[in-house]
Parts: sequence; C-alpha cells; structure tokens
Amino acid sequence: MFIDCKSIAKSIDEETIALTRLTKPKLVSLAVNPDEGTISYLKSQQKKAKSLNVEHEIFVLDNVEILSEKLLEFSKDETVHGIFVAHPLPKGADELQVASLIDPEKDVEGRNPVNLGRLMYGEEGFAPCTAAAIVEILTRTTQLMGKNVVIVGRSNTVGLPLSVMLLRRDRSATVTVCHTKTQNLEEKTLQADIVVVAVGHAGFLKPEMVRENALVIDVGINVVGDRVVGDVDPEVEKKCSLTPVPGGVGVVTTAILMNRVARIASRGGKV
Ligand SMILES: Nc1nc(=O)c2c([nH]1)NC[C@@H]1CN(c3ccc(C(=O)N[C@@H](CCC(=O)O)C(=O)O)cc3)C=[N+]21
Repeated sequence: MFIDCKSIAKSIDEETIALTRLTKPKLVSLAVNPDEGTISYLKSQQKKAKSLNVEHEIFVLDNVEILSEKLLEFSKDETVHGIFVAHPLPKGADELQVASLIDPEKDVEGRNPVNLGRLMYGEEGFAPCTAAAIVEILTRTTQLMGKNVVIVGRSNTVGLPLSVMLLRRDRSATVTVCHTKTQNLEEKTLQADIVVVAVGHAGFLKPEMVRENALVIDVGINVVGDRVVGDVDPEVEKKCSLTPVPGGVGVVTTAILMNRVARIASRGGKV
C-alpha cells in the first residue's frame, strides 16, 4: 500500500498560504555544480514557490568561493528570509566553513552549527527539511514510542539529523543507523517496524529485506532515463506501507521548506 503524502503536503501548504497573504517571503536557493537530485529539487522548489506566492531566486554557481560571497551577501540582505544551499558541495569543500556563513535565522536547511546544536536540544524549527518531512509523515501515520526504526544512510541531510529527531523523548523510537560499513544489513532491516532508506541507489531495498506490514520511507531520488525512481524496489509495496517516489517524501520536503520561509518572514526571524 502507498502512503498518501500529497495530502500531508497539502495541509502544510494551507498554513503557508495563510501566512503569505500577510507577508511576501523570499527564498534564495544556491547550488554549485548541481547533480540530478538537486536539479529535480530546484525545479520542485520553483513550482511550489510560485503556487504559494513565495518569491524565489535560484543561483547556479561555478565554485565555492562565489557561493561564500553570496551567502554573506544574502545573510545581510533584509529582503531575503530563507537561504537554501544544495548538497553535496563539490569535493574538497569545507562544509562547516560554508554553513557557518549562513545567518542561523535564515538557515532553512539547518546547516549552520548553531542550528545543528539547537537540534540536540530538541529545537526543530530549523531541522533539515527532508528529516523534518520524514518525521511529519511518520507522526501522522503511526505511533513511534518504542518502535524499532532502521535508517539506512547517515548523511547530514537525512540519516544523522533524523536519528536525533526520532530519539527525542516525546517520540522515543529505538533507532539504528546503518551505512556502507554495516554488516548483515538484512538482519537489521528485518527486525524493523519502520525502515527509512536514503542511499541513492535505485531499487536498493528488496522485499526480502523487510518484514510483512513494515512501514517503509523511500527517500531516494534517482534519475533513470527520463524517470525519477526511489531507493526501494517497487515489489516492497505489496507487503508494506510505502511512500511513493515521486509524490512522497519529496513533496512534503518542499512544502516544509516553503512553510519555513513563510514563518520566518511573518515572525521577523523566529521560527
Ligand atoms: N541541502 C540539501 N537538502 C536537500 O533536501 C537536498 C539537497 N541538499 N540536495 C538534493 C537533494 C534532492 N532533494 C529532493 C527533494 C525533493 C524532490 C521532489 O520534490 N521531487 C518531486 C518531483 C520529482 C520529479 O518527478 O521530477 C517528487 O518527489 O515528487 C526532489 C529532490 C532534496 N535534496
């Protein structure tokens, strides 16, 4: 069975629309040498911004030096409410140094160390949007208390922040984070009530790796020919509840991103 993520996005959009009636939020999105996943996201952002009355500008840049200049500029610019930087940055870039240039109060992806620190205290106003989208989908779909959640992937965008968010006392899931060096992955995923897959390989999670009736969150955005597919084998849908790709985590992520920009604009900086 597929989980209906579009209706979740829609209910978030309703709040955003109410906020954009009163203010004119502006988001800037910056990317250096964007990969296919980033291009897909930038397109979705552009469409969504337009439909929600959020002003949006995209900057595709040649190198990290120009990115750094732009981040300083937009951090000071009072007409800009949200700053999004696409990841991954080019090889060799100092992510911490780049993220530190984003004004924490405009840091819609929660990359600045101030916001990552806030996350450790359970403050999720600036949590990475994809992780926030997964929490939104899970809390609207199931009870998390005491559940076994296996996250496959440990990125700063998804796996790592999500693990912290699911451990928060009001959720209290038991979280296992798996990665490329994990041994016997299938043994872990077969124990899970909930599996979150964010690895970037089409069809990575096979039906024999999950329990009957598990809840599976597919975070993958893989461009195969002219189609976008997730990290989960489509056969998994026959035995589990699964978020679709496209139309799953991605649409909720984009909704949360825009909602955040609107909240920043309407509350003068505080989320
Ligand atoms: N700092 C950072 N944060 C991110 O969250 C991040 C990133 N960098 N870099 C790139 C990846 C990719 N990503 C997507 C999110 C939504 C869609 C999305 O909404 N896709 C639509 C349309 C897909 C289509 O059909 O083209 C859907 O899934 O329905 C796609 C891709 C976020 N990422």
